[in-house]
Amino acid sequence: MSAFLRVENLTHIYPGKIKALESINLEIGEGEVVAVLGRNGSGKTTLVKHFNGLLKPTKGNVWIGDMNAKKHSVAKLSAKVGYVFQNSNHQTFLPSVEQELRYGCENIGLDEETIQERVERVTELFQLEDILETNPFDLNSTQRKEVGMASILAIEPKVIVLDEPTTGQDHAGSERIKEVITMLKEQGHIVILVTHDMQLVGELDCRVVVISNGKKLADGAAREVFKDKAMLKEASLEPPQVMTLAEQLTSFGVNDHVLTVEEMIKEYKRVKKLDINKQLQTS
Ligand SMILES: Nc1ncnc2c1ncn2[C@@H]1O[C@H](COP(=O)(O)OP(=O)(O)OP(=O)(O)O)[C@@H](O)[C@H]1O
Repeated sequence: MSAFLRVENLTHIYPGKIKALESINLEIGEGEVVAVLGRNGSGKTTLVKHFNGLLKPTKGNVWIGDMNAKKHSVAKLSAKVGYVFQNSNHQTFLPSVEQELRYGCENIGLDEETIQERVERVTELFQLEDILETNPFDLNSTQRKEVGMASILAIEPKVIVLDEPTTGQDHAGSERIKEVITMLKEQGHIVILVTHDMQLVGELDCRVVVISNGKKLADGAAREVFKDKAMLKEASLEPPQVMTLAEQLTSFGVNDHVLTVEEMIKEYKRVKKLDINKQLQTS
């Protein structure tokens, strides 16, 4: 069976002959979390905007299930692909949180009972009970981002694109976003992140796609891709700091297959134990 999201030879040229993407091929299956990485202006946003039809290919095709994104409107595609903008102000425009949460569901023509069920579910998920009557513009940036995300999740799209989800989030907000991404993965959704947050990518331990000058430079598990120093340099990317730390400590017996702080602590304890055992044997 072919992957749910397929990008075939995608090229995008903006007016003024700006070639933002060149011959990109990509297949993403159900339950995959994929981080799209690259320096500013590399083409990440241009790529993901093709997934819900915000941009149409200059050449090539994007398939969402059996729908060719070129041939369908954003309204039609939004039932399958939800796009959570980096700046929540671009997404929230109604006078109350509850109206925001209902909006997408109403747009795709769901009946009242289903709308209420879904609004309740996302309200609980993001703990929005106390702010349902509040105007989104009176919320802090963490809450506003969560409302933006909740309103998209209420539509229950198969694919969810998160543009810089942790930017402007406090610690609790970032943790909740990570939990929600993990939950969505378990439910079989496809989550696509555009991000510069390498710690998040490390903690999600996900697949990464690296874009540089509109071309796909790498595609694979974060743990493997982040070891390719020449590629990272070409893309102007740095791996998660903890990975660099582990690499610097390999001469002390630390395994450089570390991606998160938790893994680093485990590795430290393992090396320390080995060291103590060695001391005991020689004493
Ligand atoms: N509407 C537009 N018209 C013309 N050129 C554009 C337009 N949008 C983006 N570009 C150009 O296309 C290229 C890719 O831009 P894009 O926004 O996709 O990059 P990005 O990797 O998402 O960058 P960032 O990390 O800064 O968001 C850049 O050269 C950019 O200047």
